[in-house]
Amino acid sequence: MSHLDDIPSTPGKFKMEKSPFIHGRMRWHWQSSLAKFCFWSLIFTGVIFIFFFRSPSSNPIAQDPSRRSLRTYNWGGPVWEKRVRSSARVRSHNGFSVLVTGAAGFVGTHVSAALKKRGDGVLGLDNFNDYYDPSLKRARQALLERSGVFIVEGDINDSALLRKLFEVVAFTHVMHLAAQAGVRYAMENPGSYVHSNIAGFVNLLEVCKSANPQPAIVWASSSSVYGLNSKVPFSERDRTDQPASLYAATKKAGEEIAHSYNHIYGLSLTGLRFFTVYGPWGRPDMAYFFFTRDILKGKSIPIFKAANHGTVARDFTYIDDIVKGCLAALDTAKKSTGSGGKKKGPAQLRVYNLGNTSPVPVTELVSILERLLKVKVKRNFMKLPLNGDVQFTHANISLAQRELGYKPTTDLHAGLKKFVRWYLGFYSDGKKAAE
Ligand SMILES: O=C(O)[C@H]1O[C@H](OP(=O)(O)OP(=O)(O)OC[C@H]2O[C@@H](n3ccc(=O)[nH]c3=O)[C@H](O)[C@@H]2O)[C@H](O)[C@@H](O)[C@@H]1O
Repeated sequence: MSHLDDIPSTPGKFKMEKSPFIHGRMRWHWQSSLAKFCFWSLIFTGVIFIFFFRSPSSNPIAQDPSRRSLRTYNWGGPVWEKRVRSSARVRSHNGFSVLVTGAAGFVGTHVSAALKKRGDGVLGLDNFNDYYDPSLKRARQALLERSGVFIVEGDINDSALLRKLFEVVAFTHVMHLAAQAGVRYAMENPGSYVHSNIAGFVNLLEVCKSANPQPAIVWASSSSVYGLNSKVPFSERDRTDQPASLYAATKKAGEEIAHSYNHIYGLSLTGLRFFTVYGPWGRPDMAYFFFTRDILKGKSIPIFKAANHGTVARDFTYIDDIVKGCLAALDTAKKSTGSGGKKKGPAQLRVYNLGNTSPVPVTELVSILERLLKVKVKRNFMKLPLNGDVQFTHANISLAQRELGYKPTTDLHAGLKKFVRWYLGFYSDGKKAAE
């Protein structure tokens, strides 16, 4: 009940009127004050309403995108709890119960679907922010819903929500994929990287360390942590103390934060350094995705070239290979050793490269798309901007091969073929168009 419900609609009906102690004149004065109070309360409430809900430009959360996930979400109640429980219910012998953060994201959707398919219980969590077209996230959500995965709408910074989820379900694992992604956007909106990749991660770890039992956590780091490292291929033993972007710095910070929570609380933690993941249901902010959109629109394609005409290349890794790596990391994760916020013994702490181990120049990426889309591309070569991009990535995957049995099998041509088929199907009906 709102506090407005306590105020009678007609001041004359107010009980105090019957009091023998109130003189008529005083009563009139009191009633008129009450009427004024009601009047100004209504005006005030109206102004507040317009300020916060009707005018996007004056809403501080809408104005500051780093805080957009602080909007309130509806969660809780018996029906909601039932959906949470049912989605997280394990349906196979010795299956896991996994909380997947960022489940409406690109990698999150694929990993959730794969876990569900093999009988694990999966509960998604996502804040559905508008970093890129939220309707694509909604479409992924609909896809997961059809396979029985419920995505709770909420933010990893919401401790009350996270605690509630752990109260309802004793998750054995957390697959933490919620993050502010994208290398170049960090110069536009640095706060969103700190909010999601640092504050949000710490908040999640705080709840995990206090949970009983503590889950094992596998989470998404990034190839960008290698930054200015020039030793190739990048090995987990190489230095990662020269990030070239704030995005990379927040992912590197995540790795250090993981170390401290492992050390203090006995949380089992595995960081996966993804190398430029691509494929169907991908992210529209990534080059292969918006190149496809723009080639089809006949726009020219900006291709970055390094100084001295050096090649810019990426170790593009297909989503299905990444999913296999994620599942293998969950399968080989040892249990956390702490309970109730106290460490009981040393716990597992791992970091793996998940790449394709065959870098491809961006010029070649464009040529493959040109052939697949059958559209002549207008190329616009430009200098690699100083916005966090590195010239080259190349994963050494021998550690993941040895310990996770990770073995990528899809080359860029085969993977892009699948992506283009999906893209043309998804955006074919004329109603949806990639923005
Ligand atoms: O693997 C990683 O660590 C990172 O991979 C990608 O980052 P990036 O490799 O920069 O992927 P894209 O933004 O898709 O760029 C791919 C390549 O295209 C180039 N590019 C990008 C944009 C453009 O307009 N022109 C252009 O030539 C970039 O320099 C880069 O070499 C993701 O966006 C990050 O979230 C992720 O962490």
